[in-house]
Amino acid sequence: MRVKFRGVLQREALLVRGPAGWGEFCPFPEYDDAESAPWLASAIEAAWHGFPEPLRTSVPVNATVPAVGPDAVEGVLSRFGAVDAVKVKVAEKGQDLAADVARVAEVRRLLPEAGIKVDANGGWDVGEALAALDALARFDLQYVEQPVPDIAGLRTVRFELRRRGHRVLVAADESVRRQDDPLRVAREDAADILVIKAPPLGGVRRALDIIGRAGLPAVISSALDTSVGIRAGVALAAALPDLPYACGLATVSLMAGDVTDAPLVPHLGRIGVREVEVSEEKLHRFAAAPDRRQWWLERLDRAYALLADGSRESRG
Ligand SMILES: O=C(O)CCC(=O)C1=CC=C[C@@H](O)[C@@H]1C(=O)O
Ligand SMILES: [Mg+2]
Repeated sequence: MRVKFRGVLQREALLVRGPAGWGEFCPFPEYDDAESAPWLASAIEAAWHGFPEPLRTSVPVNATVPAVGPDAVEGVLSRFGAVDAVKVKVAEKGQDLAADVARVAEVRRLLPEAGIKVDANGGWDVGEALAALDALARFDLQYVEQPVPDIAGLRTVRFELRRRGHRVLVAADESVRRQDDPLRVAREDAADILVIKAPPLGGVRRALDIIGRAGLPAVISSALDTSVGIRAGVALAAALPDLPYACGLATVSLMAGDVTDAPLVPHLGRIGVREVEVSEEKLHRFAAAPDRRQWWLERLDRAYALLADGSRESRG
């Protein structure tokens, strides 16, 4: 990474090659095997089955601003080129509301017309979320992503924001992708928008099915993957009948390296739907140390065993 994101400066991924192309298996290192298994299903879909037919040739994307100080905002934004939507990280551990307000204010100053959303990654409680959204209201936010960690809290924040007359919508991210039941948020009326990442939901087709059943607008976002994984997110966004918001798929711009000579980065706020050519030279240059490679291969084996058990069970 060029700057810290999710508290990390280094991202690891395992790439697999199959008859349909490359797939990416990149659950975050702290995820256990059960949580990692759908990420492998997503990699297998990409590499063995390919993607459903796209309904558009490119998808709109937002710039993503990590929890940096206001002085660093312009530099971060410059890596995304011209965009008309920005997602700003807020509620970072060890920072206060004043830091969030200063960061969002700087984005608004630089891009007076942009659609701005904030992502708290569940870092607030209900009272903190409402206080923060009162303070951020003057920046005319589109939506707040995962203001609080739990579904009941999301619902309370959503209803209270409306009662206070705020226009900002509530989006659920972790409450969809880290829940046993990704449809609970929709059933409980706890969000206006779903933020959807293909890998934790088991791939593009499964994500399309969940979005269809949820009946809420979806924003497709990255898992901080290389261009190979981003390709799956682009395929998902391109296959959705409705795509009302810019997607969080421009995160390769936050990275110092990639596995292709032609990264899936935005041009004029959009990423084109196209295949990703993996560079052997880059694979070699960014190859993990032997002990990390072994750790990932063992993780792959365990995730695969869980998927195989699951499909044996569902066949009865
Ligand atoms: O949505 C975006 O603009 C970029 C992607 C992004 O923010 C994330 C990617 C991967 C892990 C997450 O912590 C984070 C998110 O919470 O949405
Ligand atoms: Mg999020």
